[in-house]
Amino acid sequence: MDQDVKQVLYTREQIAERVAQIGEALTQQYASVVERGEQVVLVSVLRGAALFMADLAREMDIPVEMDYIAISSYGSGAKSSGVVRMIKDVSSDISGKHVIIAEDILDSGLTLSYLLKNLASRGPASLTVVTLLRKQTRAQAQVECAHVGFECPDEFVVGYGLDYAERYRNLPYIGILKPEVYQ
Ligand SMILES: O=P(O)(O)OC[C@H]1O[C@H](OP(=O)(O)OP(=O)(O)O)[C@H](O)[C@@H]1O
Ligand SMILES: Nc1nc2[nH]cnc2c(=O)[nH]1
Repeated sequence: MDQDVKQVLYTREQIAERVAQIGEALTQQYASVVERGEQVVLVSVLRGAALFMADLAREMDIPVEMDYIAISSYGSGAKSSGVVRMIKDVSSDISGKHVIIAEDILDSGLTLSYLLKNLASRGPASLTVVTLLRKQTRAQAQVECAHVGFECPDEFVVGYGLDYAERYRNLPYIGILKPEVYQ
């Protein structure tokens, strides 16, 4: 798989360090909520963010529920179809809980703005977005994030959960895919 990557953007070590920092910040941020006996739920946006949430949860020193939602707008290509579809809903009731959405990448913002609207309608105590990567240049929908791992260049990236046509998700680093692979 390495031969299809034009440039490594974030190494395994850099990702681990940043995820640990975000986990620590979230631990502090939600400490009082947990002390009050309220529930915190991490919601991962499948499939890309599964790896990020698994690592993030282990860097958080507070009890958290883990849940999963599946959304798709990219199909098997490198461009958003513009149509966001929910494929799988969360398994538990989120009303009254503090929801932290863990996303792998914020690109056009279509996925997260759809998700925020959808989850907000269920009455969570709070709703926060944490994204590992953010591409700012192409943002179409404004989405506020509590934490951003890395500001990412406007290139198609793969690895650490991010795929192209279901490949490359298991690369331990994040890199720019060679355009000839998807053009
Ligand atoms: O800000 P946007 O332009 O909406 O893009 C971000 C979304 O695109 C990718 O999902 P994808 O639809 O490829 O599904 P996947 O997570 O299963 O790979 C990624 O995992 C984000 O969820
Ligand atoms: N794999 C991958 N999925 C995306 N979804 C939105 N932007 C990207 C990207 O750069 N890479």
